[in-house]
This record gives sequence, C-alpha cells and structure tokens, in this order.
Amino acid sequence: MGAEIIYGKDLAAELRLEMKEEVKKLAEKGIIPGLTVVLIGDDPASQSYVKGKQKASDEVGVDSNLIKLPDTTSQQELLNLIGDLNTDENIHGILVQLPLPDHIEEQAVIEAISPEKDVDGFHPINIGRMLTGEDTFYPCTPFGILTMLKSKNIEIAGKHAVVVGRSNIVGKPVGQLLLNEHATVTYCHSRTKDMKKYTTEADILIVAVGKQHFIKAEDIKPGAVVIDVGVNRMENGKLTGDVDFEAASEKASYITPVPRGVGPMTITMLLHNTIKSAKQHHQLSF
Ligand SMILES: Nc1nc2c(c(=O)[nH]1)N[C@@H](CN(C=O)c1ccc(C(=O)N[C@@H](CCC(=O)O)C(=O)O)cc1)CN2
Repeated sequence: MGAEIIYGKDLAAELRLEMKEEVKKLAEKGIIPGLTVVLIGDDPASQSYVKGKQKASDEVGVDSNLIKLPDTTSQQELLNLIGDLNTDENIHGILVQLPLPDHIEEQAVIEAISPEKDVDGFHPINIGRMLTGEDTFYPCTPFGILTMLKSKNIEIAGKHAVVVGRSNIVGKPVGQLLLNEHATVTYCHSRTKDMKKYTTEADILIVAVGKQHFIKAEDIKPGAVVIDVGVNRMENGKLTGDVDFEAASEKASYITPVPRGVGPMTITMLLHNTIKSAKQHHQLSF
C-alpha cells in the first residue's frame, strides 16, 4: 500500500483557473491587480523563481512587473525604490525576492514594504495578525501547504504536527498556521536532540531544511502525512526534496513530491494575495 501523492502543481492549475475568472470580474470594474517583483543580483534559482511568478501572473491576468537591479545596489537605493512602490496606486503587491546580497539587511527591507502591499506576508504586522488568527496576507509557502492539506480534507485539529526547520519564510509560519487550525505543534531544528523521537510521533510532518534525504522512512510514523518543502538540486541537475520519497511513500498516507509538490503552490498563493490586496484596496468583497 503506497501513499497518495498530493500534486501541488495540479491544485495550483485548478486554483489559477478560478483566479483567472476572478480577475476578469475585477477587470469589468476597471481593476487590474498589479504586482511588482524586485530581483537583486543574478542568482540562477531566484531568476528562475521570478520567471515563474511572471508566467503565472500572465496566465491569471495579474499585471506583473519585474525590476532587476545589480547586486551592487545599496540598501538605501532599495529602500528608496520600495518607498516609491508603496505610494504607486496601480501596484497592489510588492515582493522582494529573497535571499538578498549580504550587504543588504533583509529585515529592514521587509519592514519597508507597506503591510497593505506585503503579498509575501513577511512584514511583522502581517506576521502578528497571523499569530492572533486574523485574516491577513499569509506567507505563500505555508499558506500553500495549508491549502494542499485542506484540498484533501486532511484533518488538522487535534493532530500532532511536527515542523522540521524554523526559517521565517516556511518553518515558523507553517507551524503557526497549523496551530491556528488547532493542531498540536512541535518545532524541530538544528539544536534538537533526538529528532527522530519527535518525527516518529508526527501525524503531519512538514520538512523544510534544504538537505537531500534528511528524512528517511524510519523517521516517519506509519500513516503520517508528509509535506516536503525542500528543493535541492543534485549533481545531475535534477531536483529532489528533503525526504527520501520512494521509501517514505511506502509508509505515509499522503506525501508531496519534489518537484510538482509545494513549490507551484508558493507562486499560486502569491497571486491569491495580490488579488486579495487589489480587492481590499478597492474595498471589494466578492
Ligand atoms: N520573497 C520571497 N522570496 C523567496 C520565497 C518567497 O516566498 N518569497 N520563497 C523561496 C523561493 N520561491 C519563491 O520565491 C519558490 C521556490 C520554489 C518554487 C517552485 O515552483 N519549485 C518547483 C521547482 C522549480 C525548479 O524547477 O527549479 C517545484 O518544487 O516543483 C517556486 C517558488 C525563496 N525565496
């Protein structure tokens, strides 16, 4: 008996069709959701992700604009640009692609983006709202994971969710979203002693560490739901996750693959947040 594979790519395609219809309705009112993506430097992975964001925006009808800056851009230049974007009426979403070059302080940049345009959901105000269970822009990868779980009617309330990884982008917020759904949440990280003790107790195991095959079949509780957020490029150029997919599939009840799992949902939830922002800006609620 093998696990059911949750293909984020298929769910993302379904959701984007729905979004396309929503954007058409907005266009009838003269509203075009606008997204600006800022990319600093020439990191190949970041270039590929922003390309994916442009393509998905075109597909749905979101007006997306990419601003590419050299990695010599100073922090002040970037902050000035964000200041201009914050006051541009046609821009509903601002995203600065991470990671940033070392000389730019990530948190200063995140906090410079207006919380009303923070479609990444990284601003402390939006993180705070998420913490208190308010409706806000949720960080895209965690929100995508929650949407995937809900699409399969996977029960979250009362379940033990174990999150391996504590990044601000994925680990911390995904645990918070699961807590908001009444899961019992445990975080594991590089200083956790005897991690296996926790992972083998997880009904829902979320892995976001960026290490190939970090989680093996022996680390998984039989019947667990396994969500793999890792995107690791192997020497042969292929992508692989943080979980030993083949072996884990034999033990889990549901599992996400890499590629075509969580990744495509990240971009889809970004579009969701951008459309939400446009609607909020125009005080619409459909
Ligand atoms: N400002 C942000 N920066 C970063 C974020 C983010 O949410 N906001 N997340 C990641 C990168 N990321 C989006 O930006 C991202 C990662 C992976 C994918 C994806 O679709 N992966 C595919 C494989 C793609 C490939 O072939 O390389 C998959 O898993 O199927 C999309 C977006 C860090 N930075």
